[in-house]
Amino acid sequence: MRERGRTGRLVVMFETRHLTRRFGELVAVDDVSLEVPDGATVGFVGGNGAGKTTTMRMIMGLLGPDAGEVLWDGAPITAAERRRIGYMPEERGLYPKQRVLDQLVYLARLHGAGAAAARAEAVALLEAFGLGERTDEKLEKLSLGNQQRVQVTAAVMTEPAALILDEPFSGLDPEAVDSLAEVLRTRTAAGVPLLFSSHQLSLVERLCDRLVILSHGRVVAAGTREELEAGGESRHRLVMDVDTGWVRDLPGITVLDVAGPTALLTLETADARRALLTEALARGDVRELAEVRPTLAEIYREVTR
Ligand SMILES: Nc1ncnc2c1ncn2[C@@H]1O[C@H](COP(=O)(O)OP(=O)(O)OP(=O)(O)O)[C@@H](O)[C@H]1O
Repeated sequence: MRERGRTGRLVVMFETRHLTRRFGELVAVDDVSLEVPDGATVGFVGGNGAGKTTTMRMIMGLLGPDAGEVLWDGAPITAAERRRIGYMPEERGLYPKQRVLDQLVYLARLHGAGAAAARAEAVALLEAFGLGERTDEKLEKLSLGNQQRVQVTAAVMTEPAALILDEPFSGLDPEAVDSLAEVLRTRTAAGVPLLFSSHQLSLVERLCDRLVILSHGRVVAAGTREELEAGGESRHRLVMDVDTGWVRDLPGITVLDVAGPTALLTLETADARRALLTEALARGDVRELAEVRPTLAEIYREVTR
């Protein structure tokens, strides 16, 4: 393990290599290799049933792989290392009948925290999540979104060495999303690697340094946003003062969409760009001809189709 970061804490990286898991005939996770570097925020995305939860369960050792392995700082992960991971499972799993603060303190103490420190940390986090007034209520009395805030609090407490969160943002209102994003940022800034799954692509785009896109159990794209964009098609938008339907007749161009004066297209060669511009200038006023960044949703659709 390496020593890094201003806090001087030990920080590590985890990864999966060729993880595979079958359920009967179904290959739920198929040769998945992914890396979560120190301090990185990695978004794990994919449609329903793509295999995200199954992969996370294997990382946590709750499910055995049929093949492949989980490494922690380059060596097979141990049970002790897994215990240092802050994990938020899909099935959640706090006690509905126990009071919010009591159970957070109880869980923190299982992780070796002292009672007073655990209480102070839990109170501070609950306040950050807007639950400062609800600490003595039973969990089941809280709305689902507020229960979710407590679940997240449990995962991020007691200085986890890494965070693996299964859809931590689902069901949170925008304010809670911002509070959670801020808490997670403080953890990753201290070097803690974070892997979280989400269906909210705009959120993933906002928070993540890197992405892993899963489809039918396989990694179909992975890397930084820039790397994913580089692997995709370059798009251009043309905006004129006249109808742009004529772009369909130009060679070297694939038209993705035409809506009156606006056309979205891909240019196959540099010549095509010149030809497009010449033709456009001959036909009217060119208000814009610019390369456009694909949204994460577009990249996602492209690699999972
Ligand atoms: N214990 C199990 N027994 C049988 N099949 C399972 C089991 N757990 C998961 N599966 C199947 O494995 C596939 C992957 O499921 P998984 O829950 O990992 O996907 P996911 O990407 O987390 O989906 P979602 O976004 O819907 O939560 C699905 O087809 C699911 O039905």
